[in-house]
Amino acid sequence: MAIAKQLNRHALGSWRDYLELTKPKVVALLVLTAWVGMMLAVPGLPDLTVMLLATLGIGLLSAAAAALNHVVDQKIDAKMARTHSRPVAKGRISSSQAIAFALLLASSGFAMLYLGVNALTAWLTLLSLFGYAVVYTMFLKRATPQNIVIGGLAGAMPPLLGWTAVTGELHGYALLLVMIIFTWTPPHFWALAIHRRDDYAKVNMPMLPVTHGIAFTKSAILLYTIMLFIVCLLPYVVGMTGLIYLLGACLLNLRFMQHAWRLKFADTPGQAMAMFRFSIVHLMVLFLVLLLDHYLKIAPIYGQ
Ligand code: HEM
Ligand SMILES: CC(C)=CCC/C(C)=C/CC/C(C)=C/COP(=O)(O)OP(=O)(O)O
Repeated sequence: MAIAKQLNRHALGSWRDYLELTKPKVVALLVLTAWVGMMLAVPGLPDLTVMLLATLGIGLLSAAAAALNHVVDQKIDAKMARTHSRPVAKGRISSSQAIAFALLLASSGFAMLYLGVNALTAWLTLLSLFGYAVVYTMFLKRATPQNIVIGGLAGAMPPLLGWTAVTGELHGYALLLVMIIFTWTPPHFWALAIHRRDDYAKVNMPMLPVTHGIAFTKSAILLYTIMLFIVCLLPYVVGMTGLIYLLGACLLNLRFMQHAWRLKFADTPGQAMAMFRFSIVHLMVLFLVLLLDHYLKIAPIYGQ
């Protein structure tokens, strides 16, 4: 019995490896941004069944996209220090097992969205999967240092997906939330890419610090944090959010810009990774503040 279990584990890989394939922490943050999209779309609480199915559907399709990324990137993952022990790169899960797993997640996620939420959300979420797993991972990532800028659109989609799940239609407010994540992605990723520059150079990935150097990347990061600050003001300017959001967004973005400033003008060995770690806190807290603002809304000072 014990031997059979052991063999089975070897043949199929362990549940931990399958969990790792789904990039669970990234998916958790993606789902949080989708929830905020759902809750901001209507004044009270959205229908709980729709919320549950949309959360599962968006989460499952994102997880499937992440698993496909592991398959496509297995050769470069095996060579980079940060990723060399990933399940497919190490051979603990075969490509066909990972693809079968991704197809299972994707088809069940799509079915939940299509049958239980609405067709618009189902197709847009599938398009995001395609954008990340195919357009970004297979082509853009290997083609241009603008890879993550363009590819970032797929990861920025969840608030819009949440919004359409609840309302069945697109809305300018949801696009503002997409713009926030879209502008946040370059400083998020390039801070890490500065730290991992040599890894990316080794596998010939044209990431910005490899193609344009570290000094140029630091300037780009600083400019993006300034743009992000401006984009984060838009929800307040158009009357979508109130003063709680304005205050939270200003504090978070000032801190993010301080990280970028330090990275550019007063760099220390741990600064790039400190900025990368803060980027995750920044986005998570920003979206929680959007929620708080929505439910305790203090009207914009100039009224609506
Ligand atoms: C094209 C867009 C993006 C790129 C290239 C990118 C890149 C990365 C990379 C390379 C890591 C791995 C860091 C490591 O292994 O130490 C990472 C971590 C992370 N990313 Fe992104 N990211 C993108 C978009 C996003 C989006 C849209 C979100 C969420 C809304 C997100 C959330 C996270 C989180 C939570 C982590 C930490 C994961 C962990 O600690 O295991 N990322 N990102
Ligand atoms: C359906 C939907 C919303 C899809 C979006 C899916 C998704 C997982 C987006 C996050 C983007 C991300 C983690 C990029 C890193 O890829 P990388 O290959 O540059 O990083 P790696 O080297 O760590 O794999």
